[in-house]
Amino acid sequence: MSDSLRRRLRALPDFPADLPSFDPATAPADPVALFLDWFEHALDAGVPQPHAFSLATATATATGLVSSRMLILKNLEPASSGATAGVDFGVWQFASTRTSRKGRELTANPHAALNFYWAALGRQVRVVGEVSVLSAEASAADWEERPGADGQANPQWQLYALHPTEVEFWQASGDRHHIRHRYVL
Ligand SMILES: Cc1cc2nc3c(=O)[nH]c(=O)nc-3n(C[C@H](O)[C@H](O)[C@H](O)COP(=O)(O)O)c2cc1C
Repeated sequence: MSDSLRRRLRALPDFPADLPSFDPATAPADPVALFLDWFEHALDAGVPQPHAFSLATATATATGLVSSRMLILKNLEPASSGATAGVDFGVWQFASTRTSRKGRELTANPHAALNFYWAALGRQVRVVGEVSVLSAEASAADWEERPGADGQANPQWQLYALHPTEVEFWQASGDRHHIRHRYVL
C-alpha cells in the first residue's frame, strides 16, 4: 500500500508544463509592487482564491512549537513610515479570533510567516515579520464587512498587521533551476 502510494506520489507532476518567466534583474525595488504584479497575474490566470495564504505562528516556549493554517489577506497597504532606507515592505492585514490558537500564539509571540502559493503559475511568496494588532474600530469594521455578517458584534475578532522584514518570491522553472528573489530589511 505505502509502496503504491509512494509510486503514485512520485508520478504526480510537481508543476504545470507551462510556467511564466521571471527575471529578478528586472524586478522592482519594492516587494509590494512585485507582489501586486504577481497577484494581478494570478487573478488573470484564474487561480482560485489567490488571496488565501498559509499563516505560520509559534509558541513563545523554549521548544517553539509551530502551527499553520489558511487565512485570507484583508488588505495590503504601504507602511506609513519607519521602513529603513525608504524601502517599503508594506502592511499585510489579516483577521481572526483573538482567542484562537493563532491568536493566543500571536499574543505570546508576535512573529509570523505568510505563504502564498499560486499553483497554476508555479509561484510562491513568503512574507516574514512582526505582527501588531489594529484598532478595535478597524477590527469591528472588518467583522461587519464579512460575507453573511448579521449585525452582531464580535469583540473577539481582531484585525492584525504583519510588518515584514523579509519577502521572498519563488518561481518554479521547467528546467528545475527555480528562481528565488529575496528582499530583506
Ligand atoms: C481558504 C481558507 C481561508 C480561511 N480564512 C480564514 C480567515 O481569514 N480567518 C480565520 O480566522 N480563519 C480562516 N480560515 C480557517 C483557519 O484556517 C483555521 O482553521 C481557524 O482560523 C482556526 O485556526 P487556529 O486554531 O490555528 O487558530 C480559513 C480557512 C481556509 C481553508
